Amino acid sequence: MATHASVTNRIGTARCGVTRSGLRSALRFALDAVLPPLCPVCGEPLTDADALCAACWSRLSFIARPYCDRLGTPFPHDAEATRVSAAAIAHPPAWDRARAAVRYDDVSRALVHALKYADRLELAPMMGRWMSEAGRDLLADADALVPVPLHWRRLWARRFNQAALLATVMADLRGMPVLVDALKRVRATPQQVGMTRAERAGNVQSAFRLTEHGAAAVRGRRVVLVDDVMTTGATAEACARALSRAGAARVDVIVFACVLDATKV
Ligand SMILES: O=C(O)c1cc(=O)[nH]c(=O)n1[C@@H]1O[C@H](COP(=O)(O)O)[C@@H](O)[C@H]1O
Repeated sequence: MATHASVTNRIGTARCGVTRSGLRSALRFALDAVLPPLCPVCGEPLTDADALCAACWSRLSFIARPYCDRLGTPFPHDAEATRVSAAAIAHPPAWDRARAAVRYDDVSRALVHALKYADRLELAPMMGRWMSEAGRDLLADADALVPVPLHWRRLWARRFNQAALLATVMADLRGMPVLVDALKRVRATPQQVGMTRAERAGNVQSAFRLTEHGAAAVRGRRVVLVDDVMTTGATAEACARALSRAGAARVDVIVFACVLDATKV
């Protein structure tokens, strides 16, 4: 099993393409001694090696059984015997099973935004570990992980793909391959924030394609699609369709956070 340090080093390598993680770790150590890292949610100084303070951790809403096997959305307590929700039966998703570590709320939103907009890459091992736990049954019988890709222009601006970082953490923990370049975002879709459900679906329609080597790598294999957030499911739906068309034997989905009232999106 990979240590926290080795996972962090791999993230540094994945992000920069060259191994500068040793120097970065030394600088980070020196900087932490002078300026202790802050909790990404409340902004209070962190007193130990954790990436999140205990108070904010306790406010996270982890998703636990019983939940819909297809959508990963929790059931009310009295629905223990039901396996698939009415929503999944009415509108079956293009994927087989989905799991989310936490409910998307103020706390998880702060984590997601700190990771992808504020370069808090040290959050990825913690978030990826929770995803790996949430998706334990999916990962147990999967062959490879496939991150949702960014368009090359956004990747160039951000310098890393948060979904690829999270997939790399899970892959290290489970000893599985990550097919980083299997899927390609062929249209530069605007950010989804503020869009309605229909707009989101239109926004990502035909936006994803398998690369040539990606298509060969997923054919006949059971893959797990990885993303940071699922809101309406439009992105996961478009990616799952592309993967299935390319011949993937099964497509499951693991996200860090799931919006549970997407009717309001
Ligand atoms: O980058 C985005 O488009 C984005 C911005 C944002 O504020 N929140 C957000 O969830 N997203 C992305 O939108 C996708 C989830 O939205 P749905 O496609 O509606 O499920 C994921 O790929 C997110 O990374």
